[in-house]
Amino acid sequence: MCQTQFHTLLQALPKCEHHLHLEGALTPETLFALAVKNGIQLPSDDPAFASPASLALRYQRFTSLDDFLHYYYLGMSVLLQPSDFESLAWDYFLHASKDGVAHAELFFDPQAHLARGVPYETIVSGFTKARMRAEAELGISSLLVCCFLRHLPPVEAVATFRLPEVQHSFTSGQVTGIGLDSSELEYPPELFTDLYASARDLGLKRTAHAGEEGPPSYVTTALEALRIERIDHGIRIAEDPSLLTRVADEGILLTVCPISNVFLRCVPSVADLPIQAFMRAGVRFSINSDDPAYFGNHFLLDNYCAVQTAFDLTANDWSVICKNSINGSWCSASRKEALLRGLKSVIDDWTSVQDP
Ligand SMILES: Nc1ncnc2[nH]cnc12
Ligand SMILES: [Zn+2]
Repeated sequence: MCQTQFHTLLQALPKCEHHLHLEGALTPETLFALAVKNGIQLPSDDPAFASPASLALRYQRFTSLDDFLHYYYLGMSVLLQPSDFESLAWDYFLHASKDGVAHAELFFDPQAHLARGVPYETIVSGFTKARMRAEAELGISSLLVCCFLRHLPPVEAVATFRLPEVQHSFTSGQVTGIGLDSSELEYPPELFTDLYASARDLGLKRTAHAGEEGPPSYVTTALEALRIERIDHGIRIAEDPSLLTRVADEGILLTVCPISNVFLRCVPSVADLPIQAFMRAGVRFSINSDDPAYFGNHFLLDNYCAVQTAFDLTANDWSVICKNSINGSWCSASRKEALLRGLKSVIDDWTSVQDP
């Protein structure tokens, strides 16, 4: 997918993933297997659900974010038991390990599971088991980020946030921060001002999807009304030079998802993403896979390779991208230092081989 030499470098870089929906790592094969195991009836009126292969084919022709979300919410209906959530996350970690991911900050959508009667503890205990195993066996550190669904009433987000078991997951440190996702255009960030004020009061990290399909003004209101620390996607800020400067000056990290943006028709190709405009303006960004099982099974390394192929970056560019990605992570200072040391050693080794 990218030049051989760079593939070796990109594989070796200690990568941080900040924008991965665990439910978006559910492959059609696992979806069908869990449907059988849990006795879940898949839609019989949609020919896409005839087989894992036909579902994978349907995923190749999403027409928009909302078209994808229709399948995403249907897909997650097969997740019921703690072991389902655990194996979903473990599958992700195996891909991540193969791709050289060192640290992952993982989204999940509790409201979509609570609505089906799945207890919050079922979700978090399953994910936590996989996270502990990934740390012990694969050396991957990770955090959980609880996302709220913007297509549901904001009062429901606040009510979910206030549930004792959700509060406990925050105060115990099992869950580090909150996010905002789902259908964007009709649901501007400021609808969730109260939710984000409560999260800030609790000392939680805060991010929100904005500027994926929605206009640059949604990024402005996410910054001002929600007082978020990161922006998920944010690609549309390139349409507003003053916002580009503001995001750069405030050191806000964008979690960019190149292959997702192509699959969901936000841009015609990866080459149409404003990566160079971001680099010129000093906007910090990380590269992420979003919902890899829905986007051609392209996990993190494929996204790095797609950016390399489209923009022909240098080793120095990658060093800057990875440094920003590490510094924009929500892990401990000591973990960041270890990741930065790892990055320096990969870049030094690579440079000495290229330029002995
Ligand atoms: N790309 C995306 N945008 C908004 N909500 C999502 N939920 C899962 N993936 C998403
Ligand atoms: Zn996302």
